[in-house]
Amino acid sequence: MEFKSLKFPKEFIFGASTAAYQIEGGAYEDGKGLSIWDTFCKQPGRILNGDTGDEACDFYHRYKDDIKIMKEMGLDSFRFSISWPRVFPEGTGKVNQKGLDFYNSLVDELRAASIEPYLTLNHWDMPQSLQDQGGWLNKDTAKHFADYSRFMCENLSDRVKFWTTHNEPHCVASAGHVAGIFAPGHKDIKEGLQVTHNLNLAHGLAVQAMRQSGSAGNKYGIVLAVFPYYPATASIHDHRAAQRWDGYFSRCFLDPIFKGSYPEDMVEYFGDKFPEVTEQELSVISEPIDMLGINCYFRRIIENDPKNAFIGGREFKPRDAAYTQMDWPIYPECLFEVLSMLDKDYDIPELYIIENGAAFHDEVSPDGKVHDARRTRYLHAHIEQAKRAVEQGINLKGYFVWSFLDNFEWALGYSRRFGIVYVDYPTQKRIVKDSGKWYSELLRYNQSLR
Ligand SMILES: OC[C@@H]1[C@@H](O)[C@H](O)[C@@H](O)c2nc(CNc3ccccc3)cn21
Repeated sequence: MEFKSLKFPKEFIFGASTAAYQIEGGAYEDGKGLSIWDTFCKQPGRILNGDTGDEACDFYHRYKDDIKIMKEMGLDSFRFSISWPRVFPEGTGKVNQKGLDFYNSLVDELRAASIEPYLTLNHWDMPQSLQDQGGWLNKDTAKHFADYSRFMCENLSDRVKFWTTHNEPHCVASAGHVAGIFAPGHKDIKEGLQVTHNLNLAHGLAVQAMRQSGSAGNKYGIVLAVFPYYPATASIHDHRAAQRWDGYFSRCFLDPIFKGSYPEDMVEYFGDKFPEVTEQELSVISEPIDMLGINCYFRRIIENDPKNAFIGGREFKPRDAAYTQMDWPIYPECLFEVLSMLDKDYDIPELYIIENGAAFHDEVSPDGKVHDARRTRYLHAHIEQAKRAVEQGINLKGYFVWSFLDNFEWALGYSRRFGIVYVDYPTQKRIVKDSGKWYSELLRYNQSLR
């Protein structure tokens, strides 16, 4: 496929993203402690088909072969997360040396393959033992997270330069503590808002801790899901609903981190459910960061819905749009619009698209290949929007596709495939999909211009 319209600056990096609980497996192996997702998956009815991350893609054992695929594909960078309980089985205290050995080896193998590691410290799999002490509702957990982050930085930052604290903290707070569809499965608005604040605090404490101990030149940041929010109609009620969704899901993280204060409209809207916040805590949360990772897959069209007790709205699904298997509307301009908003409204040194991709029903054809043309079209259209942002002078430094491998899709188990590499779970065989081959050609084209 012609790539001239997808020519990027030579320092622009292309990667692929994953997360520990979704790919590693080895959930009970080599001294790893329980995570809240290990526990959650065992609760009947929580996960479609009763799926768990017990084995997942068996990346814990197969990472060397997977890195060979990454190298053949030409990835510049690989984003992964650390399973906190694999290194600290109790969340604090005694280190599981085999857990640390795994991540040291993973990083060594990536660097040997000239692939830049891009690390996330919390992609939702909190140690169960800390959950037993209140989890993110307990502010002590923020301190434990900072200690864990410092430790990982001390051990890996000679080879890992990109460090992000949380992946999508809003998901932990809202899906995990308000909607109850993610671990730990709580349903309490006030709790969800307190967790929102405590996650922001944990982020700031971790950045401060890593900055004290990490190598010079490290870049610290966070990964947030940021979408364009549209009102379903011109009605003021839908406009206000869309503003509330943007207010909570985006600005209750962006504003304290980059502006040192929570959005006033959100503090007002949530009233006495909003947590107590001190100036000292806001000072910690707004510890300057070097980069912001963005997860953006689609735009969210919101209509007013007073029955939604949390945020007073619901997603509207226009009939004239095309949808992925997640029932997410396909709207490639979402990347350009989000990047433009961030560039206009915030002072962010560097931006990375850390997750963008699509789930479609994939199957292995009789020729043994996976002809996922829809995913290739999705990636092409969205990467074009990333290019558009770069051409506008927005400081976008990289694009990572979600995901490198088909993997465990949280409450939907293995029913959704996002990978550019197909995983046949019964055999753990990998098949590079047509979209993976296309992505590789794109990377090779850009590398040839460097
Ligand atoms: O669902 C695909 C991925 C998921 O596997 C990753 O672990 C997670 O980081 C992730 N975030 C999004 C986008 N976030 C989102 C938030 C609210 C509603 C819908 C999507 C998609 N994904």
